Amino acid sequence: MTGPLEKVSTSKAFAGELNKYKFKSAALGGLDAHFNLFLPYLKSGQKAPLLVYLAGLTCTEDNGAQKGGFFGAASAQGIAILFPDTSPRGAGVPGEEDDWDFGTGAGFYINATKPEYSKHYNMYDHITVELPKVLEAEKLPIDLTRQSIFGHSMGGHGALVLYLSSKSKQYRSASAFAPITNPSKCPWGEKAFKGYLAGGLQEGADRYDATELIAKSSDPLHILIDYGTGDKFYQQGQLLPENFLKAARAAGYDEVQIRVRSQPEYDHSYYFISTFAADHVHFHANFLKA
Ligand SMILES: N[C@@H](CCC(=O)N[C@@H](CSC=O)C(=O)NCC(=O)O)C(=O)O
Repeated sequence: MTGPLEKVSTSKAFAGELNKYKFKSAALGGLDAHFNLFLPYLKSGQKAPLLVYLAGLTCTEDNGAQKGGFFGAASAQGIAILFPDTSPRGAGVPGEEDDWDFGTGAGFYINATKPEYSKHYNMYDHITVELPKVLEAEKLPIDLTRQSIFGHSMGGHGALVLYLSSKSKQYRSASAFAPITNPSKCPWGEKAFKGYLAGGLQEGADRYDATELIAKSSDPLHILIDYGTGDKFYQQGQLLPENFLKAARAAGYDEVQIRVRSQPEYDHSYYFISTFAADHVHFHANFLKA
């Protein structure tokens, strides 16, 4: 059972505050889960729409909050931002601490189906089901009927996949910085899908690959992607944005519904993310405040 929420810290930022919380997570097999929540100051009785930020490999709930540069635009727009962690912590699965791109810090936003991982590695349910319930139970001034999602790298993959696969159309829009867009065709994704999923690469391609999902989609969509041409992981073939764009155009999506921008010389870092941070918050504001 999900445990009570405990506030760990609070810091004023722009016209709002960033609160860090922890609780015992049922989705993550009873382990402690941490998250950060940025809440803009609101008028009495007002509720903020929610933008969920998913971070990349090796990150925690702190990377995006500390280095993303999202709070100025979010407070001006009256948007709350939720920063979950990137994996369970302390599951005790042999080998989970051995690699930086698998196990701890690399949950890939999927529900694991291999027996050794399936008790704890359920980041998909943690983000889409458990965290909204926790926010609702706490009676925070957030309007959960208005949610959008964005992320970076592994978190960009998570944002696209959660947006495209969520049955209840939970999110109004998705955006991503340097996302892994075709994980069943790149080394990071292949390692994750083979490692976490009983059905291996095929299960990953069917359920958690944005390029495969967009190819089958006919719903109206609102997606923005930025990647840098100086990004070493793009150059190494980990991100494959061209595959996603090709599949999107073949499925009939135009530039207005799905925009993929190649940004000259930017790398994979938070310097790149913070450069386009306000752009992404404003993109989501169009749908969250509609
Ligand atoms: N340790 C790795 C580099 C890890 C890295 O660059 N992680 C990125 C996300 S990569 C895709 O998901 C990141 O966000 N790092 C945290 C940060 O604050 O920059 C290596 O040795 O190359």
